[in-house]
Amino acid sequence: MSILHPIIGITGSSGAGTSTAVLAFMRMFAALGLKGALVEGDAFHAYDREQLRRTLERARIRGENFSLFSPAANLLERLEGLLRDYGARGHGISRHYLHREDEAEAHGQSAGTFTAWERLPPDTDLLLYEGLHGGYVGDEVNIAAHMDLLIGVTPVINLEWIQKIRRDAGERGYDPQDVTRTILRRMPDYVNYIVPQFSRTDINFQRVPLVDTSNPFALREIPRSEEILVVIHFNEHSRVAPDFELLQREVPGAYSPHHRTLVVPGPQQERALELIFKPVIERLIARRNAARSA
Ligand SMILES: Nc1ncnc2c1ncn2[C@@H]1O[C@H](COP(=O)(O)OP(=O)(O)OP(=O)(O)O)[C@@H](O)[C@H]1O
Ligand SMILES: O=C(CO)[C@H](O)[C@H](O)COP(=O)(O)O
Repeated sequence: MSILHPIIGITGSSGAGTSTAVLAFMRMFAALGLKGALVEGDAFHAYDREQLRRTLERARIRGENFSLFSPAANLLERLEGLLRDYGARGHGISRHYLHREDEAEAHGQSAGTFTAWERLPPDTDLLLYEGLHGGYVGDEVNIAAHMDLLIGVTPVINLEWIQKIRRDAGERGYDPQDVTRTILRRMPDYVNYIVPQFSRTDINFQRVPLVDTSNPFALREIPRSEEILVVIHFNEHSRVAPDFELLQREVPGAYSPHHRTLVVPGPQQERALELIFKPVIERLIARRNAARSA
């Protein structure tokens, strides 16, 4: 945690929608005149796509379970070092993982490889982390401890799988059967390492479809936002104190079925995000400004 250089984390599984949530945060930063440094969790995978393929094959032969959800498959100490550096001095070193052919081509590289490590842009107001391990806590590493605000993006799992299969097949060149096998292989690590993070977040966003998704492996279309409700839950230790009255007044169709939970219709998700997070971001920046001028 850092008063001078605040850090916001968005954590969620593969295909959950963390990259999509980043876009909403970037729009909020722009509206508030703030410059954010984006750090992608995928940059801290320990293996590129080819190395991972070979590592998975070795694990299969040995009868071991292995996946990118595991802390062992990621450079989490290096990620923690970056968060520590940013919190102390407002800079740090990261890179990008090039998932798609078009983004890889733009770098003159192959898809499934990393760019070189490089410094984050200078003079940013805050850091936004997006990835698999924003709320991870282990014996050696504590990523969650560096977050001034931690958000979980966790659609109900059928929807998450539909999103992942569609995205991986549509944008990353995978066969849907292979994506299904990846989902199955990752399941123990999903339960052990991804799910516990949602108890450490300040707020979780859980999109719930209102249409039939009972066989996500046969469905290829993501339900439309009109066919979705968003369950926004403030964990007991949340650093964000929600004003449920204001939210219900300002967000059409919002209601509160539980004293820590707000439900909003899918099309109102961004409106709810703005009402909840803009004041939080403003407070982080006001606190930073006060510390700077003290
Ligand atoms: N709120 C949303 N409404 C509609 N579609 C969404 C939403 N969030 C995510 N999706 C869709 O789900 C797919 C996966 O989303 P996204 O790329 O944001 O996931 P991710 O969590 O960043 O995954 P990864 O970490 O594997 O890159 C995308 O096709 C995206 O368009
Ligand atoms: O877990 C993931 C994202 O968080 C991806 O599956 C991981 O980054 C590997 O990507 P690709 O399949 O494009 O090589």
